[in-house]
Amino acid sequence: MDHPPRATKASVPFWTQPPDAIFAAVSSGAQGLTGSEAAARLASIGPNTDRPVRRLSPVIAIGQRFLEPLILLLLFAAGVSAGMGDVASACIIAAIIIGSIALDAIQEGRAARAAEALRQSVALSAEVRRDGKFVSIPTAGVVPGDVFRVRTGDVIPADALVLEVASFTANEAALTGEPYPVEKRPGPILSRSPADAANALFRGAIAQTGEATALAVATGRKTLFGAVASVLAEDTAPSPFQRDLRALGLVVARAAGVLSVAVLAVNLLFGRPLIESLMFAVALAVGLTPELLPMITTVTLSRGAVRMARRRVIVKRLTAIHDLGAMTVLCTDKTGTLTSAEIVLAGSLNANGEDDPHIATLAGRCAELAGDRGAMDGALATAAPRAAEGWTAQGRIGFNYERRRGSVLAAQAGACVLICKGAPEAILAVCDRRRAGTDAPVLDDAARDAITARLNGLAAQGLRAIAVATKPWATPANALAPEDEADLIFEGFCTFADPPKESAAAALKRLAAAGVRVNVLSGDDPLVVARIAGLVGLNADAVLAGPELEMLSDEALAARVQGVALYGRLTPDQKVRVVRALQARGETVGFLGDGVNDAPGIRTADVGLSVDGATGVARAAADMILLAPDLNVVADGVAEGRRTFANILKYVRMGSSSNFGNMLSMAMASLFLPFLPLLATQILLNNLLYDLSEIGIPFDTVDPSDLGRPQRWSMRGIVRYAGIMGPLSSVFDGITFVVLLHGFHVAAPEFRTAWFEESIATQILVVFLIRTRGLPWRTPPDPWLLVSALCALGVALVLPFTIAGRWLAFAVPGAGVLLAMGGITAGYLVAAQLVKGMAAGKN
Ligand SMILES: Nc1ncnc2c1ncn2[C@@H]1O[C@H](COP(=O)(O)OP(=O)(O)OP(=O)(O)O)[C@@H](O)[C@H]1O
Ligand SMILES: [Mg+2]
Repeated sequence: MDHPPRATKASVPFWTQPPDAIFAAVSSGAQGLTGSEAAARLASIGPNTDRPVRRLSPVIAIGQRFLEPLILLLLFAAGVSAGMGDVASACIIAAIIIGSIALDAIQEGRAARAAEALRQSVALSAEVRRDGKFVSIPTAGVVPGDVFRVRTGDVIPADALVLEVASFTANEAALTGEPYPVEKRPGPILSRSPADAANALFRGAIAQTGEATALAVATGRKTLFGAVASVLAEDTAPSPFQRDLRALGLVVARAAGVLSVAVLAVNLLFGRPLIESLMFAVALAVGLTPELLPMITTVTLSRGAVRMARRRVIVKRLTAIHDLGAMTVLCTDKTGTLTSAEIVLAGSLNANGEDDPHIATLAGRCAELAGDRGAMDGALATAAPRAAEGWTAQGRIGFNYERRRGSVLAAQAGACVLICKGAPEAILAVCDRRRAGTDAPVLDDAARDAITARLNGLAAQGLRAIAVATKPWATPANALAPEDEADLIFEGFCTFADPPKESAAAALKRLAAAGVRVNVLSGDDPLVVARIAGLVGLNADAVLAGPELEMLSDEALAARVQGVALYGRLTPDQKVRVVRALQARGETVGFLGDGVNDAPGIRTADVGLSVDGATGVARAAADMILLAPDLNVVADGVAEGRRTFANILKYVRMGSSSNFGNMLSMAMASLFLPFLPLLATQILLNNLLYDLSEIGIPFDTVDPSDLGRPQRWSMRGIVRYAGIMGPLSSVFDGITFVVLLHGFHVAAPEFRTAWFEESIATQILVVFLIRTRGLPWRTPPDPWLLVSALCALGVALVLPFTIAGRWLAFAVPGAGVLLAMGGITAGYLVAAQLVKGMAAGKN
């Protein structure tokens, strides 16, 4: 039977065991699993994820809602009504409960499913051998016993035993703390320390160079390091925006609770009937709590995600939509965004600067034997396809972005040579001679200066360069160490053309117009960066280079970043420092990149962006994936993000001001009215209709001015808004009370009906003012919003005149009363229009 892993006993690390024992333990072989075996294992062991995925059945999801405190309170109220013989009230309360829950469930469920499907579409994938063939599957589907293959830039999907390698190194820095890429190869290991486990791969590490095939031994939470520190760790910390919304919800809910209790006390003090007062207090608590707010934001964000997908932006973390809209600085990598990334070899120059194809051959041999798979390596492989024929690698030091160079010990027919390639200054730093035919004279200062001058000339033309150096290797194959990269012979350069994309300049203009500054954070030569940036219209006056940046303290850097838009020769860590410095200046920072060297920056930024074809690490770190590597897509995404956020803001503004206003009004009413201002059922109905009226908001259009600059969440802004708009609505409620009681001398049922109408009309109609900064008719609302708002209003207005109205204890108000209510509503709307600008502030 198929009951595999628990591959190893915890006390015996798998890498110390013989391969056969491991194959037996995971009941698999070098051929991997069949599709059906894998499916069975997946079902019994669970997905290769860190948290068990809980997919609630709709029944349970709805069931859970019934357990929310407010709903429980309402159910209790319905029970009390029924017990008292007031069957009508009980039925109405029940209907309202069911209505609200259904509305919630349907909206939330559909939107969340759509957003989740999109997220899945960009999930990390792994190449596993199933039924004898390598296929690409979502990483979550990898099971113990699978044989998988990883290449440069991939995230390792499971703890695994190495079966085969081609120049493979892995970056385990986040897991073991080992800063250099570690070489992996099959073979026995005795040490129990994972840091020495050269025959094992660990989930969450990064494939740095080459290619490896390995047998998955443990997946998901059974892995050694889990995802804690690795790129797989999901960012579950709430964004400031979510945190504030939750805090806001809590504050309002508490205030509503306190108010309800106070109102109950007052009512009882005034000798009003107990049950009715109790029900009123409960309904008040329900009505005043912005219980829909969390749901609404998720729904709006999910809808936003769906719309962004149409613009080729796939959202992995929903709240990043807000962060994208709030972004003030976009940091981007150069290659692939500003340039096309279709890099071709432009020249092959020897140490004297003469054309010499041998340099490209050396570089190509080094790339091939080292397992480098970068864009420039691809160009070398195309230009010198047979460079490594007949050569084998006796040792290697994997390329990494801190050192910017990598080496192989290349052997042919017993003779050995060390070949080192990398960024020119990184290579020149370890050269002391230069190639001149068969000689290797000393690399003196004059020669260095000449080489540097040549290099600068190439860079000024926008040509990227890598340098190649060699060293004869006499002692056969003792292990190669970083110290061996010394006393090298400088061989020459390979240059690459990587011209800017045609669309880049226009896209940069769009971003600038939208209030987003673009900074280029590159590992490339500052001169190349300046040249490309100049071509696409960025300010190319100043480039801050990595070595100079290294000298600056965090504070000094924070002062510098304001005036600099271009960075060259940055290491991955320095990219992170620049992001942090910008954040310290109060900027909301986006980071767009595709390489292993961009992943830390992507992770640190407020909104991390990557592209579809990027390395696994970069994609894993990103909050959003662009389906096309184009800054225009970013600009589209920014607009969509701002629109989504503006619509959420409409809800929050509507909700917070109307709830706050209603609280004041209810407090006032309880103190000064001789009867309950509304019956419990009427409050609940009011609440339900109001919620219904807002259904169209996620679809709504947005003021151009809201799209034209970064939109950032501000809790203070919300409090200010509620603090002005809330009391304003209470003033008009107060006028309503006075007019009804002292002008028309109405009785309780008619009073309640009239106030119900006034209250719902003001609450619903004000959305048409809140949704825009200027005059409401200047930017017409989306038809959906118009329909949802007017339908809800229509129902509310007609209800008292129907049979249902009698059930709800409404009375038909007189024409004079109706006219007065209409007048008060109109007055309120005019007043709201006049003060809304002040309430919104600059924000
Ligand atoms: N495969 C490689 N072989 C040799 N040198 C390399 C290789 N990849 C990168 N380098 C060197 O390291 C430097 C930094 O790498 P790279 O330019 O890819 O960084 P980056 O920040 O991604 O740059 P970009 O902004 O152009 O994408 C390069 O300019 C080059 O000199
Ligand atoms: Mg890059």
